[in-house]
Amino acid sequence: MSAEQSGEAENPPIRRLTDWDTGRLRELASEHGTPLYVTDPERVAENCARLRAAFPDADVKYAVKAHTGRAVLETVREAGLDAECASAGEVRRALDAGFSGDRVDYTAVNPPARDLDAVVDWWGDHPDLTVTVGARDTLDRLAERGYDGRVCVRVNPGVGAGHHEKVRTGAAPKFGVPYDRAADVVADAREQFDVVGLHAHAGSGIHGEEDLAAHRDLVARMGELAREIGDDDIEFVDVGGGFGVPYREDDPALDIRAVADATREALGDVAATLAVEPGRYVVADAGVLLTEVNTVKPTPEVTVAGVDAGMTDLLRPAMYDAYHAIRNLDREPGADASADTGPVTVAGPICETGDTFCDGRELPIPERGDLLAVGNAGAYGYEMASTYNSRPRPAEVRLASDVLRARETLAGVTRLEHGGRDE
Ligand SMILES: Cc1ncc(COP(=O)(O)O)c(C=O)c1O
Ligand SMILES: N[C@@H](CCCC[NH3+])C(=O)O
Repeated sequence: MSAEQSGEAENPPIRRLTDWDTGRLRELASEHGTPLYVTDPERVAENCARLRAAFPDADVKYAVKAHTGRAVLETVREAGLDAECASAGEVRRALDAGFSGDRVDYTAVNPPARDLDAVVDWWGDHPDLTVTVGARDTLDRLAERGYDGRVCVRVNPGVGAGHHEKVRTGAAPKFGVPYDRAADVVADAREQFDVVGLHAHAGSGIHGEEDLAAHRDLVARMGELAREIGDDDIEFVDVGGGFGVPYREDDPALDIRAVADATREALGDVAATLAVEPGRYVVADAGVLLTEVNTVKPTPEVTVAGVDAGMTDLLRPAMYDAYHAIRNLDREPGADASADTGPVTVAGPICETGDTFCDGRELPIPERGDLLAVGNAGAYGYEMASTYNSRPRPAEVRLASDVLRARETLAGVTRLEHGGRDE
């Protein structure tokens, strides 16, 4: 099948940083200033369409944590995905974005009392929402609050995968009930709740063969467990998300159809519906971060390009040593300016050595005022931003037009001090 016949020409599996329209990014930076997140909900819609085509019989849920912005949530809802939420706050955002209760799952990990109180309260108006529970204590705490609705049991499959040890949740004891106790927990839960599903998640950024093999192991284990507890007594078996995207310029894109086929095969014969809950795959390549070079410092080893975005805007390089593609929009091939290259360290304004977006990477030698674009910033970008060093959070705009999240001000950062409070 040619790329055109498969629809790949219109909806390629990855939008690379080089595919973004430089002129448009420049316009947005000069209109709104930097640092600036640019998000393209149209690309989110394409990613949802590709997932739905790959998993036509499955319940595809979007892991809201990857990008919680209203425009993204509305796009995902319209595209027919459900919402998997990691906190009461995410449940609220999903409901506010128009997801009906039957399309909302709350995955409760050591849930704070305030979260349980809020979700049980909203359950009154949305009796079809589902709470995913990873410990007997959470079942007890729900029952204490009068909840007797839909419950999904999260299992620790003992199999982890992902781009960094900090995101390989599958084998970490923190998550889910141990596999060999899961059937007992399901039996107990059935006495008080409507047990509608099983859940497990290997981790985030599943990309290479090893990760894919771990994902298949997890799925196979979940298929076995479903048959053990009665696969026609539950509605779904959720095998998590984690589908990776290529961060390096020459990384291949994941063949999502092949992953879907392998998932179905590993699950085996199960009457319940297969469910998946990707986040990154939906939003990563729908966002870039724009940042301006404000300092250029030659050193014997590298040229340091000091920029106005830092780990407070995009934490992933500092937290996971994550690689993000970087383009100097003022020194592209064909641009007037010189494009001599050399080892460049792109460093932010934060007082930590880890506050760099790359170290000694071969890039065009920048000049003060150059505009840099950082790729795959749509997933876990704005979401992990903080106000450390009293740095207000950046703005976010839609590629085509409006401001999605206004730039935070210093008054915003200090608003809760000295008697200030959120209503
Ligand atoms: C329970 C759960 N589901 C889904 C996801 C989404 O992962 P990803 O964004 O890698 O698809 C995560 C994050 O790792 C998670 O913890
Ligand atoms: N925040 C992680 C992935 C999500 C982990 C959530 N379980 C990242 O940026 O890669």
